[in-house]
Amino acid sequence: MKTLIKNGSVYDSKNGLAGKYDILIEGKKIYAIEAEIKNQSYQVIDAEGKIIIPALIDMHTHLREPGYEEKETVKTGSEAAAAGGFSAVAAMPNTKPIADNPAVVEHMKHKAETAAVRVYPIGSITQDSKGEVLSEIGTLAKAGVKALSDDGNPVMNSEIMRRAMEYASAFELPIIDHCEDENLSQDGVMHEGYYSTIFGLKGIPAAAEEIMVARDIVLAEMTGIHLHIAHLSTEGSLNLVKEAKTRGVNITFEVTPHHLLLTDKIIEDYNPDAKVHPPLRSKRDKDILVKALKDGEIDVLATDHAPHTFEDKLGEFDYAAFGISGLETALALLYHNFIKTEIIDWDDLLRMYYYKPGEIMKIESEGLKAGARADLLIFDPEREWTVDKKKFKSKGKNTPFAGQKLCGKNEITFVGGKLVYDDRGGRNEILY
Ligand SMILES: NC(=O)N[C@@H](CC(=O)O)C(=O)O
Ligand SMILES: [Zn+2]
Ligand SMILES: [Zn+2]
Repeated sequence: MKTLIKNGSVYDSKNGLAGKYDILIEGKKIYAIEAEIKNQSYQVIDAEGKIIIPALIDMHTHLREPGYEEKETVKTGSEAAAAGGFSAVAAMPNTKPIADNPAVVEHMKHKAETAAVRVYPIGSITQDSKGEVLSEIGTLAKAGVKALSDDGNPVMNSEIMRRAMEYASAFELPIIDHCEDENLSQDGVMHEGYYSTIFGLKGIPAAAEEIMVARDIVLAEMTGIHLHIAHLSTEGSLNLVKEAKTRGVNITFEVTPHHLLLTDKIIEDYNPDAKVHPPLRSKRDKDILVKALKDGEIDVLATDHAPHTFEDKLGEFDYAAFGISGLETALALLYHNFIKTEIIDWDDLLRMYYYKPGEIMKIESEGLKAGARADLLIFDPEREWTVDKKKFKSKGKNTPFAGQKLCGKNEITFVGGKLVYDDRGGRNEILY
């Protein structure tokens, strides 16, 4: 069956698209994109007034399966991704057991076969992500991991990180680095600064992140690997990465929507849903990240979707789990705050949230063109809605954006030619 999407405003400058086009989908692929395609009894979707772009790729999600199915599963996480406008996500290895061996990776790949979006596994750098003994990186590479990371835990031992980089480079895998010096972060629960003092909470200094960014830049330079910094959150980290780039170090970094939008002040009501690693930083850090966004300096946007149960987040701020459930708010937050306000445009978004993640993980990301896989989203820029965690497909309802009024929402997601998410008229349906 062929589906014809008519009259949408299509953005994908890499494929020379900016303006009104009709898109014809046949099977898994885009069959044609033309100024006008006549309807020959195709199934028609009217996209008048809507935006059409390639569906996004989130290279930092936690799907929790196996082991923490009460927080999320590949099914629920992939449905959340489809609802959020993603066609693919990369799953971090901090499951139980940790994805430090091919069996766990194969399990993930098996689950992914029936998921709403494509799921790419990331293998752990060290066994059990303990930072002590390297995982069998060769066998993980063979099993098909797209990157290596001990995300959630830092690799504290520099010698181990050096060897990991050497192995990773032999298999051409990037290392995604959760930068945190545990001796500095200790049992901190929020950013260390004015507000941690006022609120009486233990702080995590910016230096805990920056020291590890600096160390791993040095090691990346020494080993020549591709280093990707996860959830970069401070001015100092940004400066270190920018300086390393000028020296030709093979380094990229990602920033999350929450670090671009929220600051440590929000902790004033002790909402555990705002507790996250790295912590929400100072206004200065946030403003500098937004400036980097505007100046085109950010390589990648990623959610760090970290779903937790209500119970994990219950109780005192000190004891709540770290993490924010982000897949279902990311695109709308970025549109509402940065595209609508003309800080970035749709092509900037695609660079950071589609092309670059595709390039880093070496996965299909051809964009919108005849013959390419039909992965696209239809976005309603006028639609006003309120973030309602009860409507999340994710099991993780832990969002600090609950109740926020936003303008603009993903309405339809196609993955491999299949309409997997349909929110026309607010139906919020997963179909696959
Ligand atoms: N970001 C978080 O606060 N939590 C992540 C781990 C991580 O990304 O470091 C998690 O797995 O819950
Ligand atoms: Zn992390
Ligand atoms: Zn993470």
